[in-house]
Amino acid sequence: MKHLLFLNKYFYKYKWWIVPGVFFVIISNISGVIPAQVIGHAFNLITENIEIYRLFDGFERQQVIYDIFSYSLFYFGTLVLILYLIRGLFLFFMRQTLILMSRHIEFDMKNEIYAHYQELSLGFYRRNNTGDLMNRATEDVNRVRMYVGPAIMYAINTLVLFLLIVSSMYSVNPKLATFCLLPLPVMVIIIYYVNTQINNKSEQIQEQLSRLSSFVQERFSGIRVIKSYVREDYTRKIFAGESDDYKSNAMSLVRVQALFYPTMLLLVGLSTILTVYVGGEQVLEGSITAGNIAEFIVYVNQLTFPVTMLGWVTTLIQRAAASQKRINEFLELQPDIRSGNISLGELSGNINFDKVSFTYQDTGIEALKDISFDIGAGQFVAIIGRTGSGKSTLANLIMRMYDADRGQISIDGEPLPGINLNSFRNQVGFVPQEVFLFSDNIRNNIAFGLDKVTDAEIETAARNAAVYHNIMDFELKFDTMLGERGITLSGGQKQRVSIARALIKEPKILIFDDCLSAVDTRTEEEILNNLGNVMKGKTSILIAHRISTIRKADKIIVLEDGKITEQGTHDELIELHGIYEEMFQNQLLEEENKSL
Ligand SMILES: Nc1ncnc2c1ncn2[C@@H]1O[C@H](COP(=O)(O)OP(=O)(O)OP(=O)(O)O)[C@@H](O)[C@H]1O
Repeated sequence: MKHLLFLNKYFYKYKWWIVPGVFFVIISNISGVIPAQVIGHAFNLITENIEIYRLFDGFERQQVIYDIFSYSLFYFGTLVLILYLIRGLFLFFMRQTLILMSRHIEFDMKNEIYAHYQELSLGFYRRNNTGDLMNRATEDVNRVRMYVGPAIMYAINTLVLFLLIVSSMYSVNPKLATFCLLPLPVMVIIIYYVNTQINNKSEQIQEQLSRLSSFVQERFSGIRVIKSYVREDYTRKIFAGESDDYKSNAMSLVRVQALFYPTMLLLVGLSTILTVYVGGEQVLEGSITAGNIAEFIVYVNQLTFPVTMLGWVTTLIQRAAASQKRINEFLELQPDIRSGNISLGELSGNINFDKVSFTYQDTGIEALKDISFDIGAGQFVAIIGRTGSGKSTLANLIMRMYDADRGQISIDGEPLPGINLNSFRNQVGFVPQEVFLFSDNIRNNIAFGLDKVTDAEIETAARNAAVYHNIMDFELKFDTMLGERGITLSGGQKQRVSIARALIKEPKILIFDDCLSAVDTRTEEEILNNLGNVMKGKTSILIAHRISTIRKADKIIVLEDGKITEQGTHDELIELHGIYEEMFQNQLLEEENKSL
């Protein structure tokens, strides 16, 4: 329950919603309790006046008594109506304050969680799956909202109503009040028990539902594979099996719910019978009037709903506490990567690795071992190596997606951890190996890294990335939508749009992480030529597999199993007769074989 203390800051922020809210609850309940007393009076009026009316049977005054009698009943009726209208009005205000407050808190929480998620580093996203992140920001927040809104509202409502009704009951007749309230504790226990059952079953159903939706989502994303392997029947059977489990659980929930309400009505009926029986005895003794019995019956009925709510409220609070615990787990996490304070201004583009080592925490794989190299401002440097040799890791360390475990990376002579992260990343153009394009149009995808961009700039970036003509072939040109709602680009086109996104920033350092792999050699040549112009005097780092891509580099770094084995120009490395030369010979052979 202590996890819910986190919400106190919000309650404090919205105190001016809570105070009037509680006031409205009190007023609405007072106007809900008084009608019971009015009904009691009206009942007494009927029983007493009927006697008098009969006494005047055959006299002219009987009509006058009838008129007074009907006028009084009309008066009581109008009073009850007005009181219920006031109750309705204040119930409206109550919801307008307390439930609205819960929506404000929900909004604030979602923003706080989203902003915090964005601050957390890449490692966090590797450790936790997206579904879990989304659940905590949506489903869990929703459960907490049910606590800050409905649960609190109904709890206050029940408490106020209970106090008002119980004090009214005891002020009329303590014995009758005690008998009337006798079934209540039983009712609370049953409600709590049944609610826990309902809650557990609902949780199971919810879990099954999310399993079912993930199943459907995954199968539809992979529909191509399913169709090509003719596995439609097989997947349909799995789906039917999962759906069947869901159906049986849902049905068992309906059974519990179906039993719940009749039981409640039985207990309310029991309370009413007790009221009439014990009340009747009291009337005979002369300690209460018949009107009081009517008043008590209204009270008992008024208490039923709030008491039923009590069980529900308890479940809501338990659920909210569990959800808030999950939310807090992430909110309490501190980002591994924190920005430094040094602002370098415009970068020159010198990069230095000094005995850098890096191990992935989750797998324990040492991806880089004691790496040292220098990249001078304005140099074109290539990194090559077998798959898994640590090339992407190296690029990620330059981008400061992770921090080195040992050694030091410096940019323009300043250790990277001390540098202001935003100003640094703003000057680096990074094209990751796994291209990611947003479900938006091509224009916005290219312009993503900048706040203001002109059409001319977008066009130039697209031309430099050699994707301009492809885009112009689409009917909607740069307005063509990508992603689920739009067209599907080919692998090579995606890579080039992603390159255009980096180039438009006019970066001082450009990093291409194997992002020309799906591009044919002629287009690759075109992009490299364009890069030569765009990146003149600026630092470019190109991670590649094909030696033809990097031959002209000022420096080539060869990585092998996380270590630098060779570095130098193409010619120097060929002279070494090492791994690089071996790779070069192999690739030449492949080319020759292809041309045969
Ligand atoms: N996020 C990660 N968590 C754990 N281990 C990782 C992670 N990313 C990479 N590795 C491991 O680190 C090593 C280096 O991977 P890296 O991606 O840097 O290689 P690479 O040279 O870029 O490979 P490729 O050419 O196939 O892209 C590999 O053994 C890989 O399994």
